[in-house]
Amino acid sequence: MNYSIAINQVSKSFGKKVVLNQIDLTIEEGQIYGFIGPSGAGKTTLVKMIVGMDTTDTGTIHVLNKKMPNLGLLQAIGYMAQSDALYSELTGMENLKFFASLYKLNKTEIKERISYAADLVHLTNELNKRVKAYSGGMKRRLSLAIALIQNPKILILDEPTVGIDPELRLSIWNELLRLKNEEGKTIIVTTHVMDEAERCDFVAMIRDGVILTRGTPKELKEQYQVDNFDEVFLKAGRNDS
Ligand SMILES: Nc1ncnc2c1ncn2[C@@H]1O[C@H](COP(=O)(O)OP(=O)(O)OP(=O)(O)O)[C@@H](O)[C@H]1O
Repeated sequence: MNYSIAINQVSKSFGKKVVLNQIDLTIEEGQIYGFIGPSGAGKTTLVKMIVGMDTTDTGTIHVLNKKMPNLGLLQAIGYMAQSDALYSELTGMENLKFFASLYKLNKTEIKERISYAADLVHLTNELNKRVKAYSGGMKRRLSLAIALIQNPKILILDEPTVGIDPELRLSIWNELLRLKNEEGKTIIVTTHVMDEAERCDFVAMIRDGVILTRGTPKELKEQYQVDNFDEVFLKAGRNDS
């Protein structure tokens, strides 16, 4: 079977600390996959290796059947990091234009993509301001717009909705669902927000560098005999202690 993302026996340590321990995970095209787990569990480390920003110690990661890291996949993967990587002296528009220029897009596409992405995150009227004058939430929104700029097949979003108000959070999620349903995008989201985890097709609960459990939100609620996801999270943590 062809997977969008195939993670095979991946381990990673920093110094003596084992941060990920023999992770196996496959993600099919057109799925939204949520990574949840406590702070320090290893989610960001895993995500960075999927994007190709970091390398595994052992094991392999394939994205679109190509072994990572692979520079040829830059256009195919949109990544929103946990900390914003923006040019603060430039305006929002200049940031979007700069990142769009890194990809194979013609002038018309650049214009259309900037307009789409800025509109999605409700920044259209703020694009002429310098980023240093943006609030934390506005910077997150600009980072999300940048992750979408090249119309990537795969979106990897590390806590995309932190600092974003509930109304915009809902519209961003509606758009993620539309991107999945209508455009077949594959999306990975790390989150601490349990109602976001419920919107994913599959969820992997990561703790201490291992996947404690995985499945659809419904399966996990049944497995732990609870009716909301906060309780899944708490019980999964407890059962293993
Ligand atoms: N470059 C690094 N050097 C040393 N240790 C690191 C490095 N990057 C991450 N770590 C450590 O690896 C562990 C996992 O970190 P990671 O950022 O992957 O967790 P996380 O699950 O994403 O947490 P959070 O939910 O807080 O973002 C932590 O103990 C962290 O301190």
